[in-house]
Amino acid sequence: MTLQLRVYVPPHPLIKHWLAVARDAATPSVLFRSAMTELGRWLTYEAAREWLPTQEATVQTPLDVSPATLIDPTVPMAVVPILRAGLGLLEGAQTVLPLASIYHLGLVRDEKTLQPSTYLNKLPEKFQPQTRVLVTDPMLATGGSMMNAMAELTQRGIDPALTRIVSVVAAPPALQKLNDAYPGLIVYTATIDATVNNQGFIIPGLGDAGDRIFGT
Ligand SMILES: O=P(O)(O)OC[C@H]1O[C@H](OP(=O)(O)OP(=O)(O)O)[C@H](O)[C@@H]1O
Ligand SMILES: O=c1cc[nH]c(=O)[nH]1
Ligand SMILES: [Mg+2]
Repeated sequence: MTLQLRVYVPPHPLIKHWLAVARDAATPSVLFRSAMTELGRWLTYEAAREWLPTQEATVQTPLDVSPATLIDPTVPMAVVPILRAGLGLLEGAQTVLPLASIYHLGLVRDEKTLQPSTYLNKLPEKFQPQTRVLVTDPMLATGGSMMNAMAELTQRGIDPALTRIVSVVAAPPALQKLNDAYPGLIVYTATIDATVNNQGFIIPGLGDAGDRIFGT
């Protein structure tokens, strides 16, 4: 069996609604931030399915003993927001994963070459091998930034099969690169858009996510 990148676009009305709000050029920053928070929340909820480690137990109810399934607290969980725009998804992701450790990674693309460079890296030197990692970045355009993030994670011991990417708008060039390099990886996104233009913007997309979140 050859592994392939799996890309899930959950058919959920809340995800569709907040994507439409985020796409609208007339949406002001304050509402755009709410849209990102909600998308972070619901896409993380979807991504947590079959990813959060659980353990079986029994609990004493007021009336009897019942079998129970609990989140396994011994498996480390990490969220890696790709600054700046990935911060927009973080608050919603944290409501679903309140105990996850947050490791910030600051990347910015050169406007001309579209090559990303790192200006902040709070990743630990080594992750424990079983660590579940959720990477947040609303835009997967040329894929340069996410490929950079995945290289930083895997060289620190992260297993791509235990990693989930949460994005909002994913474009074919990014998905192709991730598929070629990390075939076991799973992406959750609100939409897959048609193309990336010569300036590196996703079409139709939602514009510059970082600028719209922070009003710059
Ligand atoms: O797939 P790529 O072609 O690498 O593009 C995607 C990246 O571009 C944007 O970041 P940007 O460099 O604009 O930084 P920002 O988040 O601070 O605005 C976006 O938030 C992604 O990180
Ligand atoms: O369309 C795009 C592409 C990359 N980054 C953005 O913020 N928007
Ligand atoms: Mg930007």
